[in-house]
Amino acid sequence: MRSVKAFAPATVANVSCGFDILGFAIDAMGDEVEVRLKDEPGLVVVSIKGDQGRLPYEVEKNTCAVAIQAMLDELGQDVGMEIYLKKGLPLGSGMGSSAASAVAALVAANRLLGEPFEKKALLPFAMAAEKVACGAGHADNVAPSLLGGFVLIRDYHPLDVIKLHVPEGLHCTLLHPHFELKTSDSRSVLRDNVSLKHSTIQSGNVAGLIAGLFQEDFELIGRSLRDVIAEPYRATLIPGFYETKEALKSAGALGMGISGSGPTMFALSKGEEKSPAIIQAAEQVYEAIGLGVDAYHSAVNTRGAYVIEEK
Ligand SMILES: Nc1ncnc2c1ncn2[C@@H]1O[C@H](COP(=O)(O)OP(=O)(O)O)[C@@H](O)[C@H]1O
Ligand SMILES: N[C@@H](CCOP(=O)(O)O)C(=O)O
Repeated sequence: MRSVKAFAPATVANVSCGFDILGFAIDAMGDEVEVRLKDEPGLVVVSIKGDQGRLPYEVEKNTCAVAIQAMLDELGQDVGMEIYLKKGLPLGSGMGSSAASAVAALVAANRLLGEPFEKKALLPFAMAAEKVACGAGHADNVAPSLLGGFVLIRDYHPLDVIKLHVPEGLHCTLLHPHFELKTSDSRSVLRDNVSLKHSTIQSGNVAGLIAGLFQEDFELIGRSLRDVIAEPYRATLIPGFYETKEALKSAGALGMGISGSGPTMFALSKGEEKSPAIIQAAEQVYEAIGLGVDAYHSAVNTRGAYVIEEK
């Protein structure tokens, strides 16, 4: 039986100012998916490890199967495949867990089929899986997980995805307080309308962040991590958010924000030297609140998803 195993990295979506349009991949962790061809048509999720028994096996619900099914539908083929998922990412954390599964599954299945799609062309299938996971087919986790680096979704209709420059030495620290926040729930607190004033502030910061990346201007990157659209509503769902923001700035972070829809927070720094102080500052805040916090730090992953093994 032929099989391919692929890895897809965790991601930080939004990057504060770029709600649904910006994201980057990190090296620290990700999901692994093995896909095996089988004789009979149809998809089956055979095993899921690392999820404490919480993820669905139904092919209409698991993002691995939803993504592969969307790809097979586009090809008009009814190929039989078995799916084996190893979760490396905590669920409902804001690190693109549902996206990493979908992307790893697609990269593996695409290779099994002889790569009928180039990498970027897999995106709509991964977005279909995100729609099932959280009700919105946003691409700011799946695009960086697939392609690596910093990615801009300039438009969704039609999809226009642009890889951005990643300055050497840009480092990310992730702080994950011990509770879950479903993306669907933290999308439901957002408002449908944005004022002209806020639209001006937000677009200035998106432009500033992108200019900062290309100019390798770390200070500009840091001061562009400002979000007046989602953060004010979502911060209320994350105890200690504003205290953490203050503490991380004092610890030397260039800037920080909510990773994806939270509760994980990300901080950017120049080099990894500041990471231990950033982690310590967050731990102090959460110790006072009485919540545990897991910390990870990583360079920006520029490779994206890849095949680990084929047999
Ligand atoms: N393979 C998968 N990995 C993670 N979540 C999945 C997967 N398949 C389906 N889901 C569903 O997606 C939802 C989690 O997605 P989401 O809230 O966006 O979390 P995250 O930010 O961690 O991706 C849950 O309802 C979960 O059951
Ligand atoms: N743009 C989305 C990103 C969700 O990221 P996740 O890692 O929390 O799934 C949003 O802000 O809702």
